[in-house]
Amino acid sequence: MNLRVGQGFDVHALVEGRDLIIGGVHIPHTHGLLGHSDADVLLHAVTDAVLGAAGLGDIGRHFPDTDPRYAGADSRVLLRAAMQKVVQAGWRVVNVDATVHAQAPKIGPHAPAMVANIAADLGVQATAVNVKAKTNEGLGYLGRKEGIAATVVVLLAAG
Ligand SMILES: Nc1ccn([C@@H]2O[C@H](COP(=O)(O)O)[C@@H](O)[C@H]2O)c(=O)n1
Ligand SMILES: C[C@@]1(CO)OP(=O)(O)OP(=O)(O)OC[C@H]1O
Repeated sequence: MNLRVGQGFDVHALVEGRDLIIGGVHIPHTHGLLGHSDADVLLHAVTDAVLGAAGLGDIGRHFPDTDPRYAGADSRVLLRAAMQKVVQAGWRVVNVDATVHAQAPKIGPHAPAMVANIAADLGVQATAVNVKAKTNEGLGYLGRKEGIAATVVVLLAAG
């Protein structure tokens, strides 16, 4: 079988006055993520992972943060557009495994909704997607709650 692995990483700053949207889920919180788009750190990492596995570059190449069309963009729309390019290139998703690196808030209760969103946008069953979370044990910029990061691996198969 023709297989390709991809990995994605993203980080956004936590600031007051922004909504917190992770994996397409609006999470009630004191702070939200800062970005040109809706700053959905998890979906950006998933987008980079699928684009990377297909050899199609990265999210910034396809959706530049200098383009006003993407100001405030729904990252689910960007992920679906990226996935269309991946499918056109002849690939389908086998599975996705993701980690959200957040000191707070708790991600676990929202993980099933994130899984459902990502699976729908990638065109796979929910069983093909896994979302985990870790604190940063209070260490560094993540531990100080200055930002939230996400890391993702994806496996693609031909056709
Ligand atoms: N933002 C987070 C962080 C962690 N979790 C859950 O807690 C478990 C323990 O995390 P540690 O960083 O202390 O190892 C982790 O396995 C997650 O289940 C979470 O839901 N949200
Ligand atoms: C999504 C895009 C485009 O609006 O902007 P941001 O929300 O700033 O996100 P980032 O992960 O920094 O880079 C990708 C950008 O091109």
